[in-house]
Amino acid sequence: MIKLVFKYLEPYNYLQKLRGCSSIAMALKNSGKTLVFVTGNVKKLEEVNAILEGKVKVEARSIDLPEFQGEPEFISVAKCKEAIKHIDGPVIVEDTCLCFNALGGLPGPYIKWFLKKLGPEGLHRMLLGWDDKSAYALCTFAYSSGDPDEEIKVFSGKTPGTIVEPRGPTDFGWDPCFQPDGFDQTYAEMPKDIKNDISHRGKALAALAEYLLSSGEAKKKMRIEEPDGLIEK
Ligand SMILES: O=P(O)(O)OP(=O)(O)OP(=O)(O)OC[C@H]1O[C@@H](n2cnc3c(O)ncnc32)[C@H](O)[C@@H]1O
Ligand SMILES: [Mg+2]
Repeated sequence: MIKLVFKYLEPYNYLQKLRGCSSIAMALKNSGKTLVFVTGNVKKLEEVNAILEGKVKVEARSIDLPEFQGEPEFISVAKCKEAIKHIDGPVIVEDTCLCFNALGGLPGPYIKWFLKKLGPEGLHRMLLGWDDKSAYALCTFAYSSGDPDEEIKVFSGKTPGTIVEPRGPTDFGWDPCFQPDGFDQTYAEMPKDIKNDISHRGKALAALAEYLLSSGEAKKKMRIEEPDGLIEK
C-alpha cells in the first residue's frame, strides 16, 4: 500500500526546514548506503544537489525511465518501482507537473510533451483565450529504501503562480513562462537560490528530508544520529 505524505509548506520555510539535516548525510554514510537520484534531466539534478548540499549526499544515475501516464503520485511510484530494478539501495525519483487552472490542471504530467512541441511561448499562448492565467508547479518525489517489499513514500511540493510571456534564460524547461505568486520575476529570471527556496522542488525535498530524519522506518534501515549519540539498529 502506498502511503502519501503530502506537504505544502509556507514560502521561505523550506531551507529552514532543511537546516540540521546533516545527520541524514551521516546516517546514509554510516549505513554504507548512498541515496541515488535516478533522472535523465541534468537541470533537475543541479537543483536537487543545490537544495540538499551539505545535508544529503545524492549520487546521480542517468536512466531514461518510462514516461508513465496517470495521477502524479501514481507516476512517481511507478518510476520508483522501475528505478529500484537498476539500483541496490535507497532511491529517489521525481516527476514534475505544470498545471493550468483554466484547463482543469492540464497539461499537468504531460507538460514534457507540450513543452517539447510548443516551447514556453506556445505554453503562454495556450491561455490567450482564457482570463484565468493562474497555474501551479507540482513536484512529486518517491523514495524507496531499496527493499521492494517496503512501501514507497511520496513527498509533494506545490508552488502557485501565473503563466506569462516568456522572460529570462531558456536553459531550463518552462521556467521562462512561470512567475510564482508574490514575485515579479519568472523562475528563469530569479536567482537560483531564490527559486530553490520557494520552488515546488524545494518544498518536496524539505518534506523528504524531514521524513528521512524522523521516520522510524528509515531509522531501521540506517543509523541515525540522535542527541544521545548514534543509535545502531
Ligand atoms: O528523467 P526525469 O526525472 O523524468 O526527467 P524529465 O525531464 O523526463 O522530467 P519529467 O518527466 O518530470 O517532465 C517534466 C518536464 O518539465 C520540465 N521541468 C521539470 N522541472 C522543471 C522546473 O523546475 N522548471 C522548468 N521546467 C521543469 C522538464 O524539463 C520536463 O520537460
Ligand atoms: Mg520523465
